[in-house]
Amino acid sequence: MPIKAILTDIEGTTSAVSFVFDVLFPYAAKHLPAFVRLHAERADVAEQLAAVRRDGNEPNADVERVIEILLGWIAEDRKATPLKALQGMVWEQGYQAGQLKGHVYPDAVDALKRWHRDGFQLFVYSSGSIQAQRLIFGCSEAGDLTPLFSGYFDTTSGPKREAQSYANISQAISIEAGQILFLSDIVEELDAARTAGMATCGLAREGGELAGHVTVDSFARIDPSAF
Ligand SMILES: CSCCC(=O)C(=O)COP(=O)(O)O
Ligand SMILES: [Mg+2]
Repeated sequence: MPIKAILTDIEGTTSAVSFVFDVLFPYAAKHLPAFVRLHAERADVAEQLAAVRRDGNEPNADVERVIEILLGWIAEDRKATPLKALQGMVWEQGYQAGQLKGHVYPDAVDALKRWHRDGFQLFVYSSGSIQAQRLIFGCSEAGDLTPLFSGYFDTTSGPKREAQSYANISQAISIEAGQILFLSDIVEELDAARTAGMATCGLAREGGELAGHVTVDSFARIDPSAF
């Protein structure tokens, strides 16, 4: 079945792990406490704080305790949906203030532009919230890349290591799984996408192999029509 769409991960795939770990996560850890204290009553923030209390099994946690839980989750890189939603809100302030610029590898920028020109539909699937995805591509060092993408998916479609999440995405975009090429640096994500019927390509930016999957070190080496 010919590939019609490309679904890509962000961290370690289009963008450097170091940008997420050394820039984005520390920015969130620094600014999240003040953001939460200031906006705790705002409906979209209050909804996420309630979800933290629920997921953290601390229904009576006050705002300071919720902040402590969130900082712990950042430190352990927990892919918790309410944390990701709040990080997106905090990063928005950083991008708007010009303190953050999204990192996207130049080879990824070139390939995404070429594939878009060639008629492939491009989608993102990341543990980062959809807001955070739009920001990293919209305020990237290479300019606004959002016109290249037809849609964004986050953990509200399901965890990235579960096959059902990829089936959900295939259904949402009305493209058969076999016509979607999924790109990621994490073998468990590639395995899950394959179980759902997608074609897969691993990204190992430092070299090496993602067991059982075609693996490349750059988007320049990916030819979607070869899958
Ligand atoms: C959307 S940029 C922030 C990335 C992030 O928070 C994250 O957890 C990365 O997850 P990914 O699924 O892109 O590896
Ligand atoms: Mg990744």
